[in-house]
Amino acid sequence: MKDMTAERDCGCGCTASGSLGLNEAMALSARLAAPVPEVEEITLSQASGRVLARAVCSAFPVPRFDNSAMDGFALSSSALEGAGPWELPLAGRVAAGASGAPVASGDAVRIFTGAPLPSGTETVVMQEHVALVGDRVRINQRPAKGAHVRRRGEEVAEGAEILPIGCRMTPRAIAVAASGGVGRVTVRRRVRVALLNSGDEVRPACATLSDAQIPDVNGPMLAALLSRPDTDLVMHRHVPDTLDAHLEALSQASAAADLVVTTGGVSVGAEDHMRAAAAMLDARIDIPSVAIKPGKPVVVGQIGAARWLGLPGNPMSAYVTFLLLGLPLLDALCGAPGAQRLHRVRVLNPVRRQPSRSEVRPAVLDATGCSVTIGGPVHSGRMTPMVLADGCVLIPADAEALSPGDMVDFLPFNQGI
Ligand SMILES: Nc1nc2c(c(=O)[nH]1)N[C@H]1C(S)=C(S)[C@@H](COP(=O)(O)OP(=O)(O)OC[C@H]3O[C@@H](n4cnc5c(N)ncnc54)[C@H](O)[C@@H]3O)O[C@H]1N2
Ligand code: MOO
Repeated sequence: MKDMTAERDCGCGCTASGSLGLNEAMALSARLAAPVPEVEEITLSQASGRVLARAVCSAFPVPRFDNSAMDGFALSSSALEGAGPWELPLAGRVAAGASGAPVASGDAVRIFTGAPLPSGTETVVMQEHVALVGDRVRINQRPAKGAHVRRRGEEVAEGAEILPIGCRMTPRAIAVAASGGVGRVTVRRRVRVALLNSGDEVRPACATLSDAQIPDVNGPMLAALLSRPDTDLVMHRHVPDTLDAHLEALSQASAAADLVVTTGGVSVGAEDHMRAAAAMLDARIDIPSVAIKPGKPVVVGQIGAARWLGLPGNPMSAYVTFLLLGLPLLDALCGAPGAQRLHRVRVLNPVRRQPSRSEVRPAVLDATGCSVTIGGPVHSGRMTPMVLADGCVLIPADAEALSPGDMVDFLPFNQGI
């Protein structure tokens, strides 16, 4: 018989009362931060993953000059009088990177892909469609006027905006800037992030552990998630379980960073000092907790001038809440808000559950990438089942069951930029 107890219990025991709904929390998180104000000018080779603080305009028309799209022969269509076939004298050669001499009326020249069209020509015939007869070019079929020619400015006019402010410099955006003759771009400076991991039981992953100690999972996991071209991890510390240590660490981190990410100490235990220390530093709380399973104790607020993302200590909870609330916050700080991270997928297998909070479950995509097989309930402390998942589905708080064919939100795990 199926054990429904296991479906009800994520090891958390929380109720949804007093928490923000997941969708509301995600939307709010994206609105909570303004872009860092400072900008810097960098070369295209330094720009991968950075966010534009100024729009990029093309330095010249693209293409810069009329040029051939094929290896073949350039001619003026007026040279093809009457009915074909035609034979035109071969009067020269122009390769990419060279400027051809003007072509006399009635002549043809050999031309290569990317070479400028010599004056006196406006049409290219592919070499596959001609025959060379001695020093003459034989053409059987009339080409369309302007065939195989890429016209100056047909893609972009001189001075036109080619990349908007807030655009992330993906390889595609870098290609567009380069094609417009732009070698330097103005981007936001990197977002400074401080990462604090709390817990006396938590030791560096390579340390010798006593009976009651565990390896630090959140530290390396979040350092990896924060290892991004638009982010500078300016501080990464372990915080002992005392209020004083939390106060000192939070006050240093909030002075040094735009975003303070903490793990642990946000629940209700007497050893959970993060919220108390934040309160003593006059933190403003924007999202006190979220009706999500796992991850309910996550908190988003502000300490001094820094944003604060307080993740739960359980690694799985920390991971999903970072993806759901931390990434939109980082996007906003970077100046590139609005990334669409969730997409709708079709459910392949039936799921039954107790409606309570929105529930995160691991999911594996099928070959189409549009349908998922949904795994069992997650345990907030266990990361192992996540390694083989492509992402997770977000089951709505009120859903009792999912049936094959239902549509559900899917968050891919290959997140980031
Ligand atoms: N009485 C209640 N107890 C708990 C509640 C509750 O509502 N009432 N909520 C539970 C939920 S849900 C979660 S999640 C955790 C969150 O607790 P904290 O954020 O205060 O985190 P800790 O207590 O510090 O740690 C929880 C858990 O995670 C382990 N941990 C912490 N840091 C790390 C790390 N860096 N690497 C690996 N594992 C880590 C820690 O040992 C604990 O087992 O609270 C529940 N309790
Ligand atoms: O389930 Mo808690 O919500 O372990 O993060």
